[in-house]
Amino acid sequence: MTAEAYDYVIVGSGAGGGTLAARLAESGAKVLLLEAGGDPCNEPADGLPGQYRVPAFHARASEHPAMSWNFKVNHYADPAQAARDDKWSAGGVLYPRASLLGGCTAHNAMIYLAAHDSDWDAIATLTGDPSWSARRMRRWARKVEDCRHRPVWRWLRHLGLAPTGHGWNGWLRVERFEPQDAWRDVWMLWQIAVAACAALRGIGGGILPWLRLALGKGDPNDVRVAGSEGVWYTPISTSGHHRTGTRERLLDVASRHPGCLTLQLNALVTRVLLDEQARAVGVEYRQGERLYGVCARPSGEDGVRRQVHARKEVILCGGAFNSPQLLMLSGIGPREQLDAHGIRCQVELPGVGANLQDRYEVGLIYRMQRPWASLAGARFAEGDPLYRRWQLDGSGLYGSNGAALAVTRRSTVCEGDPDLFMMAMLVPFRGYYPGYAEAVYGAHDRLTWCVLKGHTRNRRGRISLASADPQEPPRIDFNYFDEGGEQDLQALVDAVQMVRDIAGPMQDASEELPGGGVRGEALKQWIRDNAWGHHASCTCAIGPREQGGVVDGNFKVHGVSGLRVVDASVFPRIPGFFIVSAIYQIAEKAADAILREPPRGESP
Ligand SMILES: Cc1cc2nc3c(=O)[nH]c(=O)nc-3n(C[C@H](O)[C@H](O)[C@H](O)COP(=O)(O)OP(=O)(O)OC[C@H]3O[C@@H](n4cnc5c(N)ncnc54)[C@H](O)[C@@H]3O)c2cc1C
Repeated sequence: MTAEAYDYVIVGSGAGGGTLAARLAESGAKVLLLEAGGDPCNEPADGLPGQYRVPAFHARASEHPAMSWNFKVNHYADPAQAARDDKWSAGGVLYPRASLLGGCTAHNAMIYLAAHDSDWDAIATLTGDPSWSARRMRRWARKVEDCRHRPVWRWLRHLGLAPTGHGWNGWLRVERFEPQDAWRDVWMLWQIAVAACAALRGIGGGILPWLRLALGKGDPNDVRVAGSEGVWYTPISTSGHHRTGTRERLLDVASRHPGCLTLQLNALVTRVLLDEQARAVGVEYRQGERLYGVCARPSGEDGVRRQVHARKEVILCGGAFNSPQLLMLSGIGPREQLDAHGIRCQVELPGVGANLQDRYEVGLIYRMQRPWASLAGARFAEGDPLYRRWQLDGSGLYGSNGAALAVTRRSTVCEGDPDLFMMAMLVPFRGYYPGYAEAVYGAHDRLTWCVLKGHTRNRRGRISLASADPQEPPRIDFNYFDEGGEQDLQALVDAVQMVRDIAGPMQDASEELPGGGVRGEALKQWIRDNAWGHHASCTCAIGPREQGGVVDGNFKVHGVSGLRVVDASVFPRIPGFFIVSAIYQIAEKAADAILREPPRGESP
């Protein structure tokens, strides 16, 4: 065990861990952040730093070998059904994750969309803790957000006018892309306007959707209109149209509070150290580059074994696949699984790894009658004309993540908030498979309507140990459509029809995927065969232990003291349409809960 002592040892620097570590260190605590990946983003090699910084290059970022953990996952238990997906190959379907300073915030598509109020209120009901209510959770959202896409309201706040609910002084800049160049592509703007009008007409309700659009100006996070059916732009976390996330936050705090925040990179944590009273006293880790088996370029080495002590707490923020794996490797989890791998069960907690959830996504791809003029010359690489434009002041299409328009709707089986998110992108995209970024950037005459099914009903997914070797990934089974499958399939069928209604009036947009003739049962089968997700969550869920919960409403792992989980895995149900803003929010809440904790030995 190293002689150095830290108050908190945090594992993982992504949306959860980065946010939490920065806030604790800013408050004067001594924090050690252990991150399995490095910080390759500023090294000018292999397309970096461009692939990291330029918003439009995010697909390349997600395949960059210096950043990628390429998990293979099972969508279905039935191998025949699994193999019907042409994204499937031996071992499963690619599920990209990032392993570097910043975690998945370093390669994601940066979309910053608030969760639904009902997501928070449900946790308040589950825990009986009103601090989880949507109204009270807004405080944490405001600590995160520095909203730059509502300039008028940004200014009016100085006069005490703040009806939009945005945060203006947080650490994460949120912008919308500046479409100056897009005005040159009148045809594209016309297509988008036609689609927006068709979408608004499809919502029904007469002029109501138009009024909401006028009031909220298309901002999906404006609390006056958020959570309704409508047509939106997609706010993204960029600073001056450069990607920003927990990496920037951590580097900033580490430079301002060098004695408080220590960033230990290339450190793969292998287990939590528990004493005989089931108290977390530290962690064991292996120091070395690319030690984990799903690294794009694994080193094949074992690394140097080290231990570090935590004076107060250990907090796991490894994400929905790795936090449950780490708990199980530490002897906390379902007894039969631990026994099967020869791991001594220290705390029996059957919920660890269960309840894995995700969205279902499908992509409808249209071939346009001509290439998008605004993409002329785009190679999606440093040095091309659009890159030079972006370099000047961040403007032009490279300042965007490619999303031109978003629509939210309720399906016919919706039980509350809108459950469908449909996003038009100026590139072809049909999910993740090795080399998918080349396909995304290779065609300039496609439009994809990417559909995300929110509030999916399936909780039958599971993470389980494949091996007791901490350098090997766990087994990941989503068991798509096993629970509530018919309803979720119907919702996706509704979404496909809605997209067809929206795209119908567009000029010469011909449906390439799935193809206009695919309807009824064939369409359902196509959805089964093609659906994917990328918001894995809920594998260490908040909730009572006897109901499968792993952590309590203060993120404390049941049955262990000094140990919390703060990342995508703690949600009991997958929130909203996009998850990262909700993770930032819970991490701010967790920091508050941790700092309020009375010193050891004192009762609250
Ligand atoms: C391609 C892609 C695009 C996405 N786009 C969006 C989007 O636009 N909007 C949105 O809301 N969401 C998006 N997401 C999802 C979102 O980014 C993630 O859900 C979110 O970042 C998860 O946060 P987290 O804190 O749970 O984990 P992560 O951000 O994954 O961070 C976990 C970190 O922990 C580290 N780690 C794991 N295990 C260990 C260990 N044993 N030892 C040390 N370190 C460890 C990892 O290296 C990683 O850095 C996207 C995801 C992908 C894959």
